[in-house]
Amino acid sequence: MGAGRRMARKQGPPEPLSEEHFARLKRKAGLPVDLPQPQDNKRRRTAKADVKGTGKKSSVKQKSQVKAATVSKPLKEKESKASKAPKANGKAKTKDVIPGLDDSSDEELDDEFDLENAELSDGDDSSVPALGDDFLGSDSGSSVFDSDDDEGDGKHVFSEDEDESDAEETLTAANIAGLSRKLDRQLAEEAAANAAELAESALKTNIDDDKPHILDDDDDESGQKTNALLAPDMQLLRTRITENIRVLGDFSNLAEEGRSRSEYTAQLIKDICAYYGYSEYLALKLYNLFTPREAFAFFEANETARPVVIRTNTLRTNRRDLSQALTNRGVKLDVVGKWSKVGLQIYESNVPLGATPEYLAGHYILQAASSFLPCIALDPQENERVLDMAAAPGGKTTYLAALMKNTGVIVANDPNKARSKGLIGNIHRLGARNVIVSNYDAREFPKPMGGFDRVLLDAPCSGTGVIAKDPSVKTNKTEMDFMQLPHTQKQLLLAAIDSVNHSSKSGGYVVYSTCSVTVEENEQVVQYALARRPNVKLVETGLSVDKEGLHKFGVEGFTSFMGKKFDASLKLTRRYYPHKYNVDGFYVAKFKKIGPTPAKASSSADKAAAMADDEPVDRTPISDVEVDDDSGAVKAGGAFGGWDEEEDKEYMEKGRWNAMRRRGLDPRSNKKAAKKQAE
Ligand SMILES: C[S@@+](CC[C@H](N)C(=O)[O-])C[C@H]1O[C@@H](n2cnc3c(N)ncnc32)[C@H](O)[C@@H]1O
Repeated sequence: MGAGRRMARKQGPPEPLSEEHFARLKRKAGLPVDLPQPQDNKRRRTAKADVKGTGKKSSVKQKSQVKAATVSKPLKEKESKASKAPKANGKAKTKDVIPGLDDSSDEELDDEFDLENAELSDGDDSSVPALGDDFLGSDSGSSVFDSDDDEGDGKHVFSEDEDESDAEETLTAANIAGLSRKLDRQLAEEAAANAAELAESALKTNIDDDKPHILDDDDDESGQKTNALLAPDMQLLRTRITENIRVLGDFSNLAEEGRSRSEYTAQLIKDICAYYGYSEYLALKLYNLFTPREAFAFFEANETARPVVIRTNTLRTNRRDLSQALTNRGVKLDVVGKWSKVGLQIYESNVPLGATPEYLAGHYILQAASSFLPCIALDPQENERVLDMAAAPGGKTTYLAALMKNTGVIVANDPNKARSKGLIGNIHRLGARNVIVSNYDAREFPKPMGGFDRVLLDAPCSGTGVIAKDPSVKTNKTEMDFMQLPHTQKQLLLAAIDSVNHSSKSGGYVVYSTCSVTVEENEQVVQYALARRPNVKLVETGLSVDKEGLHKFGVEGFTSFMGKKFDASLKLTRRYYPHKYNVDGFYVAKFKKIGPTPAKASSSADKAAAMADDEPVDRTPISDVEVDDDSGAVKAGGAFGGWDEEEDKEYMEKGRWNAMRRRGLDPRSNKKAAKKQAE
């Protein structure tokens, strides 16, 4: 890692691409480059001036005013101040660094999404050099974004956590600075200034003549065809996106006569695809989650990396000692936020964070901040039995072990053996001694084991919350993925619920999480589980920014979405967005199991329904199968020789009864179905 590397930048307003970037794109496209002169931040310019000399017709009306980046200057000042924040003597100031942790700062952020202002300032990411290789290499097989895994099940395995290889990947992302109280104050001042400016621009746009011209004229077909063949003018696109969002935000005043909202939206989606590189399918899906303005902030946030965060491993050290040790090595850091007692955000480091003596000694793990959330929500207690259903590479497993102070038992399961190597590596390095690793397809639970006090299902997902980490998601997720993934997630969630002991004295909880923001993978999955398992209810996740739990952290889950109605309790689930909290996009839901799973609910019919559109799987128990060597025919009873029903009846009944109870099922509720299920 190069000296003085800046590693984190506060997620403020959407950051524009640099002029140099546009110039490069223009050169590539064989268009004349017209680098703008240095300008006053407040100066306004017309869209026509931007395309002067390109010979291209601007689809943005000449009179439309595009304000220069009033946000960027104060932001840069903040950044440079923030990067100096940790003191040279190594005593990191303990300040919150994730914005938006309280309502007031949310509003500030909202104000910061100043579309017009976001247009012309310089981004500086490119100035930050990439991390060099550290000793760990990346052959552990535990790369977090291994959507190319050999195993089919490993296709969607997004994790926001860091294992060894992923650590490097995150560190290459350049961010600077975090939040400080001083910055908060500046932010508030700036938000007020922006609000005033917005009001001023809103006033201006009330003038009839100021309606931006965004949609192509009907008689402009030839022009459209020619433009489609040219490389897109990025600056023009951006201007049109921001202008379009302004129109959609005040449609009655700003839309051109005779034009519909859907025409503007269709143009916006097209432009978003061209500008950010999304497939139209995904762009629309993500766009629909937000207001146009917030969608823009979301797409922008996906263009910048989230801050590098490490989690203190309290099995080996404490946060104060760790920050001291790292500060002595020249690492500039700060606490992550009031909601975490173990997170540290790294601003700058002269040493490879994946190879410090502290790292090797297991004092910390590189782990995305949002990845802490499901563990905090699960809240495992000492001496409990906990199942981590999809555990590799183990960021959450090892956090659970630390929360349980290495007591009780954690079954860390993951069917992907390559990823399990990373899981086992992390378990050893971090000194988690209460963990057993298994490799089941978790849909099989509770068959192999059940009766857990708590279950964490950090489900395989599409990764739409971590696009900043893996931009390939922008184009490689298809409609099929958003059908198959939720299907698997539903099956896994039912298995998670059935694996919990409802009468656990200390627990009886299930936490479901994904690093995706789509409704199909989150609210719809939870809604399905509520419908199929009346013996569970949603409860508060317990994620708040203060000890008293007064200020909730995260946006409420949807209770309705695009015509679909969900249970009102879905608002207890939490959504986390990169543009709002500067963390990876994430979703967390917490269930309490309030009664045994009715045998009917987990009957073969239920399973068959869930499996209906699954690929065919041979579910014949291996021990029951014997193949005739000569004919190849399968013989009933198999090599084991079958059971002597009469003799074993009593033992089998007893075993079945105990097995049902261990799985959290009521053997009395429906003996026949229960019997069938136990088989
Ligand atoms: C989001 S990652 C888990 C990250 C992990 N919880 C952590 O914190 O490090 C999802 C995991 O689900 C696993 N997976 C995929 N299909 C599965 C299945 N049917 N049963 C259990 N795990 C599965 C993948 O191998 C992948 O490791």
